[in-house]
Amino acid sequence: MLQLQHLTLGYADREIIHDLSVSFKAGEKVAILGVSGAGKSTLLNHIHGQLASVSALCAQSQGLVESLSLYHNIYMGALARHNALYNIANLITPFTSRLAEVSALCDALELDMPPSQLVSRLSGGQRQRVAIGRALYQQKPLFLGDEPVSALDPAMADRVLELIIARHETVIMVLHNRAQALAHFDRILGIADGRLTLDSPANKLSLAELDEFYAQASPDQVDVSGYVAGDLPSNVRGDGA
Ligand SMILES: Nc1ncnc2c1ncn2[C@@H]1O[C@H](COP(=O)(O)OP(=O)(O)OP(=O)(O)O)[C@@H](O)[C@H]1O
Repeated sequence: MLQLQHLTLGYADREIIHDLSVSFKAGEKVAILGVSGAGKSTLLNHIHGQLASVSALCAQSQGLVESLSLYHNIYMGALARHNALYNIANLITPFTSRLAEVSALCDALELDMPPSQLVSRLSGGQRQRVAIGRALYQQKPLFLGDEPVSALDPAMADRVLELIIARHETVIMVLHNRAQALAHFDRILGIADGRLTLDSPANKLSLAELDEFYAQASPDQVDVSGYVAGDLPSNVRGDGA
């Protein structure tokens, strides 16, 4: 599907991704892990640029329109499937069939409010699900996600990840939660300082090995993602212990 050879990416005169080679096959479910600033989003955006016509990108920035409803924000995923006149008419008065499709998507994403609700009134986790809904509504074979479930509680994040994976042939997703990566994905890539330092089937990795990957990538940082509460080191438990 995509082969990247000796890829170098950066901004202005600063190189972020260094001589990175990796390939992706159709059908894979790939999680990309790495400490903050490692270059994951830079790589994901490049992949989107290469595969724009077949992919739906759910970016960290979301790009939702605050003054529009949940319905209209999700419908934007389908703008390219219809002509301008149709889209304008639907903006003014939603078509029943499109409203039914978006409502079903909202149900699947556990967005239990009317589709007419303004996005400006939604919580962080609700906004993330609207952004995911817009990407799902594009109905593309490849889902590219940049921490799309980071604001959801763990159980809901698991259900939403299952939904995303069930509706796409291929998924490439940046995540910080190692447990979610192991549970839902079949291949895990690790990026450290702009280099690919881990590329393994998920079933060959343990949570402890992923913790070690994070520790090596940034020995000075303590990242709690992937730990269960009782496992947290005392210095990050936040209970004064
Ligand atoms: N538009 C930009 N212009 C200049 N530098 C940028 C830009 N976007 C990102 N960077 C820099 O590139 C580096 C990698 O950023 P990137 O967003 O790819 O990291 P990341 O691994 O996705 O981080 P995080 O987990 O925090 O989202 C960072 O040092 C960041 O400051």
